[in-house]
Amino acid sequence: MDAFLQQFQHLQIQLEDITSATDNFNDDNCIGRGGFGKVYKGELSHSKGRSMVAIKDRGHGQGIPEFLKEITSLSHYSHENLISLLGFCYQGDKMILVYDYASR
Ligand SMILES: Nc1ncnc2c1ncn2[C@@H]1O[C@H](COP(=O)(O)OP(=O)(O)OP(=O)(O)O)[C@@H](O)[C@H]1O
Repeated sequence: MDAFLQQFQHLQIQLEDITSATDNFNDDNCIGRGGFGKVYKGELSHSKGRSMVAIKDRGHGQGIPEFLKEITSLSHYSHENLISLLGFCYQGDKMILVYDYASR
């Protein structure tokens, strides 16, 4: 796990940044619910600058292997039709994925 986190260090986002971007996971910032937990909207700084992002709180619904797999596979792709993964947070018992915010 340490080796993994080191390899993807550039994608790591601090939990306190996510907490402040979502106003401590306030329901007012919740924009949807996926198969594994709530999705929040917020603005934060990440590997590509500062922008509006979609924050997926994986909670305990998803296993660690699936979480890591999502990071390894998505971080390899960058395509205009694919929403990019901007970062992740694996701190304490939190497993959070951060994507480009897609407005519709
Ligand atoms: N990148 C995004 N930008 C804006 N809104 C998003 C984004 N990703 C997800 N959402 C919102 O959150 C809702 C749930 O997202 P989604 O179904 O992708 O969650 P998930 O947990 O990844 O689901 P899955 O079970 O398919 O993995 C979506 O319907 C959408 O409203």
